[in-house]
Amino acid sequence: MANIIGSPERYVQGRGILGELCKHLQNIGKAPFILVSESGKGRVKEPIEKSAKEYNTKLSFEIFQGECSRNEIDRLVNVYKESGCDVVVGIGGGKIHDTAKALAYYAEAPVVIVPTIAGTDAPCSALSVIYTDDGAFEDYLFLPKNPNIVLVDTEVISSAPARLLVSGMGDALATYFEARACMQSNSPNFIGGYYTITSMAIARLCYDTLLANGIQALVSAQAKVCTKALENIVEANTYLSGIGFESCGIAAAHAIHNGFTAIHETHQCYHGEKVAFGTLTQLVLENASPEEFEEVINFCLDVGLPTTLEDLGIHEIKIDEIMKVAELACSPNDTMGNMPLTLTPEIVCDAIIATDRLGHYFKAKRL
Ligand SMILES: NC(=O)c1ccc[n+]([C@@H]2O[C@H](COP(=O)([O-])OP(=O)(O)OC[C@H]3O[C@@H](n4cnc5c(N)ncnc54)[C@H](O)[C@@H]3O)[C@@H](O)[C@H]2O)c1
Ligand SMILES: [Zn+2]
Repeated sequence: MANIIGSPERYVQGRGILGELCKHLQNIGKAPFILVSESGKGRVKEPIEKSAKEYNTKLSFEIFQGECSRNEIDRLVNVYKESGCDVVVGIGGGKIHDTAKALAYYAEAPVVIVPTIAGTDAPCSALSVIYTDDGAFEDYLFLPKNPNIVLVDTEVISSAPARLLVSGMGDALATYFEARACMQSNSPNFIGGYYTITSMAIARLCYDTLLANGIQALVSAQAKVCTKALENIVEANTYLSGIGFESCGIAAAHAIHNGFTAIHETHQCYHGEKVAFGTLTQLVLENASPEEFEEVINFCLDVGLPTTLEDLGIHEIKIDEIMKVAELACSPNDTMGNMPLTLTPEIVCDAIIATDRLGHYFKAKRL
């Protein structure tokens, strides 16, 4: 199997860059089909309309119905085909990114992704996560190509809720550790190959950027101001984590996240929040050095990522429920098998409980 790195054709990031959307569209389409939520439309309409005027571009807005489901994708393919548009533009959070990528694939159109939060590493990947209309995970849709352009306006993101930026940091926190596990176990990445030294360096840079800029980015987001630290975290959450996970692969942290989705109490948590706890559990499974574990858990505590089961909404720990999480995490179609260790649900269950205790221990040390 070859070493393969995937990436969007172009990644554009900057303050106020939304006002240049139509300039960046010039080479790929003249009539954008803009998929956006009702509230998102209110946030982005003005700069986009200004840019459309400047570049003589006809805009068509379509309101996203809320879930990246087969029904929603089919509905959008029909609307797109009737619209006379020639490029899909998805503006919003991870669910809109995934829907826009799937729509573009079925409609055989180019696609531009415009995140308005840096809450996941979904924008850059050649992957859509498909759900039922009710929001239950259905399957992964692997796409033949990454988006043509990912365009990120850091001013828009700095005025979004800080918790979503922190959640993005949780998703990005897993990237290096899961990449390292895949490298050690010789597991394939998402694009049918193995890591390259570039993708591994990107994964490491992702982690180093979180440590260097995470706290400053959090306070910037709380103050709704755009600083260099916040811009670096936006790039880490969106680009470094996106290339890192897709081109290196994922392992225990995301498998444990997927297990937690079966526990109703955790539904109040965002994707990256659960992934952060999964990362700590992965380190427990690996028996990582005390220095490394402390560095990661202190980062979580500094920025407010979950370190205990209580933080995930589980107030009463029931061993049979944690065992259910562990069993799901170890299912053959998930990525626990990418760990360089032989793991059983019993071992994973114990590691989750141990992570929770360590979370309490490190929290108590701060009092
Ligand atoms: N395809 C991939 O590679 C990949 C990777 C990671 C996650 N995912 C998927 O991403 C999805 C989760 O994404 P998410 O956490 O972004 O959820 P989401 O798309 O539901 O967005 C979260 C919330 O943020 C709101 N929002 C967006 N921009 C905002 C702004 N500027 N200000 C205020 N609110 C704003 C949205 O309206 C929504 O309520 C899941 O479906 C997950 O499976 C996909
Ligand atoms: Zn993730």
